[in-house]
Amino acid sequence: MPMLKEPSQKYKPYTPLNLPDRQWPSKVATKPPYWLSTDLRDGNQALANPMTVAQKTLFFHTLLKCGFKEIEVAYPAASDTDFNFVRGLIEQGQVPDDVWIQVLTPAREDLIKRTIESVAGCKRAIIHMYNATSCLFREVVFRNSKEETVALAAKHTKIIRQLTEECTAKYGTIFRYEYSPETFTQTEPEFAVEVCEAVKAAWGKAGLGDERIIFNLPATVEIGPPNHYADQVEYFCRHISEREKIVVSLHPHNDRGQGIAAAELAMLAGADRVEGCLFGNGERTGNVDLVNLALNQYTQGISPGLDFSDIQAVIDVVTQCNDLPVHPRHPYAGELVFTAFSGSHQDAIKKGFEVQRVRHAEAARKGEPQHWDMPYLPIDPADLGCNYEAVIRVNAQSGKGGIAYLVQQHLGLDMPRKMQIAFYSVIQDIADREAREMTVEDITTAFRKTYHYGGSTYEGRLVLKSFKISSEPSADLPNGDEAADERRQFDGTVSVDGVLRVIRGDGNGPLSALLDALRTHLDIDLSLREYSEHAIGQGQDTRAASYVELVPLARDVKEIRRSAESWWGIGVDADITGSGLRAVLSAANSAIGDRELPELQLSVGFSAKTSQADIASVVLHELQLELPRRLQAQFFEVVQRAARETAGQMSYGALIQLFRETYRYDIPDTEETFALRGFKMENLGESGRKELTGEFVINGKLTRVQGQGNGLLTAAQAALNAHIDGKAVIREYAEHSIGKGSEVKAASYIELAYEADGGAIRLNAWGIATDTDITASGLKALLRASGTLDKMHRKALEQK
Ligand SMILES: CC(=O)SCCNC(=O)CCNC(=O)[C@H](O)C(C)(C)COP(=O)(O)OP(=O)(O)OC[C@H]1O[C@@H](n2cnc3c(N)ncnc32)[C@H](O)[C@@H]1OP(=O)(O)O
Ligand SMILES: CC(C)C(=O)C(=O)O
Repeated sequence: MPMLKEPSQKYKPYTPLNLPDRQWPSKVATKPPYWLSTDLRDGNQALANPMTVAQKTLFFHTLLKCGFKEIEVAYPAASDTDFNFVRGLIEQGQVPDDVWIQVLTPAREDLIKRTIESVAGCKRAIIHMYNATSCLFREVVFRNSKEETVALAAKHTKIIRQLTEECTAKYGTIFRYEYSPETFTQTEPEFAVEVCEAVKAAWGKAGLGDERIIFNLPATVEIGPPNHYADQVEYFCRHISEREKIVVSLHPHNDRGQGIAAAELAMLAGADRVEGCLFGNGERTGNVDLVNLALNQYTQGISPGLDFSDIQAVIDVVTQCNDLPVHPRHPYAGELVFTAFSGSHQDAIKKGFEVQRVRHAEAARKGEPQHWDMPYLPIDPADLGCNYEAVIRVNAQSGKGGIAYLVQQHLGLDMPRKMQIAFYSVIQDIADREAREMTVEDITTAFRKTYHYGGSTYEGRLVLKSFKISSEPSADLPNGDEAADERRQFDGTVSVDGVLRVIRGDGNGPLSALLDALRTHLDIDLSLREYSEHAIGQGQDTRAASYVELVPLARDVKEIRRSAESWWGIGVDADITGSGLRAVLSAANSAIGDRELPELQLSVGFSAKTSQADIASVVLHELQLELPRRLQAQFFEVVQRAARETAGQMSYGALIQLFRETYRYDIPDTEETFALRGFKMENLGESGRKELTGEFVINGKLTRVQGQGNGLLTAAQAALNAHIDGKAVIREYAEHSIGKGSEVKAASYIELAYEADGGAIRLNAWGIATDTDITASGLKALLRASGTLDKMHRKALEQK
């Protein structure tokens, strides 16, 4: 059947009350009402499968946790389940002393008796009686006149008075009385007042405080707009006598979807109390939603006296007991209500959080309140135990702001604006292609893949293993040139397609030095266009995050600016230089794509073009040794001398052999004239100084040694100096680990400067050693360097 063209032929408009001097429109809410939850009665009676005792008990305790002090627990005369549930609560002492349990009964003597029996022995109880008072109900349901309707209510009120007094005498239960003129909103306003006056007179003992009688004015069916309900409530409040002895209560239903508005306006109109259900369960379209009402007040700065700080726990219990879901868009509680999918909302929320953070810090500093003022978010999700994760969700409707917000929340990275735009298009492509929502996981994974960020799974073809930045004046610049001081050298070990390579470069700063190294060794030609950084975390755990934008190698700033092509990179490190270098490699990885890179030529001989870094790369590749820069230089000279003798030809095998022999690397201790046999180290008091005692082979003889120093190596050095002719000092020391896990060992490099014969003999030598113990590897390197010096000294003496 189609909808009517003329609905007026079927539906009569509601006739509003004429209340021209209404006061409520200019009132403002300043305090919460008394709350009564009728979930266990009105909510329960509306369920296809009413709750079991176990479910009701769980629900009851959830209501207590939320802070309800008045709870309508049942219609006890309706069923044994309801009656026994109430008895159980009382007999098992589950009702706290400050909580009123309320029970509903119709105006029927047998059912009233059973109802009062159900609460006998309880500390505090409210007996709630109702009969419908509207014309329709009088005529159709009760077939009663107005007088008979009044008489029914008054008569049964008297019965309740008598039975409750008997019960108090016997069990000490404190009673209050609530009367509902059911269908109040459809009842003639003056008649509703008349019935309630009769009930008040029949009760005969309405007083102040807890002795007030409760008149509950239900919108049993919501048939009019909320302002009309407010008018009716204001009319009632103004016409009922002894207003101070009355609690005016509301019981809105939601048939027109205006239950919340009706309750809020009727509270302005003078009501003191609201009955409703959590998340709006109840007959037909439900009772007014108490969570919604309470949180509306909360967001106006009024403490509602109810606690929903773990709203999900409440939702879980309510949905489980009612077997009804909470709609995803339900105010405050739906799973989507703190979620923004659209780009402009996300952008505004992200900006809102940023600005608010600053504003709150300033307010905290001044000791002022930190007000919540956020675009699109009327309440702080955290106040309801929700985190911000759900706030921004990403699909094809989303923008850069939301995506950047999620990256910031989940990876702690605050991308610069232009990088946000670049990453946005990455996500847009995926979201469009896959036509689905992008989860946080999707976004963070895409971020890691795009920028080769976050551990070995996402590593690119170029990975920084170790580096040293030095600021020795560049050889290319004349001494005294100021620019010489500003130049930086990058020396690093980089894994290139899984092969470790030593690369070196020179620039105005560490990043340009690395770019130079990439250009020199790997033919990767890039220039830096943008750089920014920020700290992540606080205190000892602070790390640095750096962001770079690289463009194809450009001649000047203009060309850099104009470049249409660019690649972004991100690096995080404990050290700001490290994070910047990593960011450069991150962007360089994107720039090279799968282009072939020049390989380290392991089979080609030494040539004039071979550089220190190439030699160091071979040593690194073959022996996993990351030679310090000065040692690279020294060995390079050794190689050059040797290559001269072989007309520039030297195989890589010969190169490694030369290295082993030069530094006596990997040669067993037994063949050594200087070697470590054992050692012990002690701290000397609180000074931090160390004492080393040990057994060293010195000049081929096992010797007991002892020495002190600021560190272990200086103590060992002192111990050794006592047994050799001249004096050696440690000029440079470096160490690194080789391998991983249980296979890991330490590599140590020591350069000793030696002086003998009153300065007539001055020598330098490196010692290299590895050991599973870092201290032992340091001592062995020291003794190796000493052994080399000893030989050099003898040779020098022979030459004299
Ligand atoms: C708006 C509300 O939500 S009010 C609460 C509604 N909740 C419930 O009804 C749930 C519990 N109810 C029940 O279990 C049952 O209805 C009972 C036990 C109360 C009564 O059951 P029954 O005696 O079988 O009567 P029935 O359910 O048919 O109720 C209708 C009768 O009660 C009368 N009645 C309805 N409301 C009231 C009332 N508030 N006071 C007195 N009588 C009433 C009707 O006029 C009708 O009387 P009639 O049989 O003389 O015509
Ligand atoms: C019993 C009354 C208060 C009721 O539930 C209603 O009118 O909806």
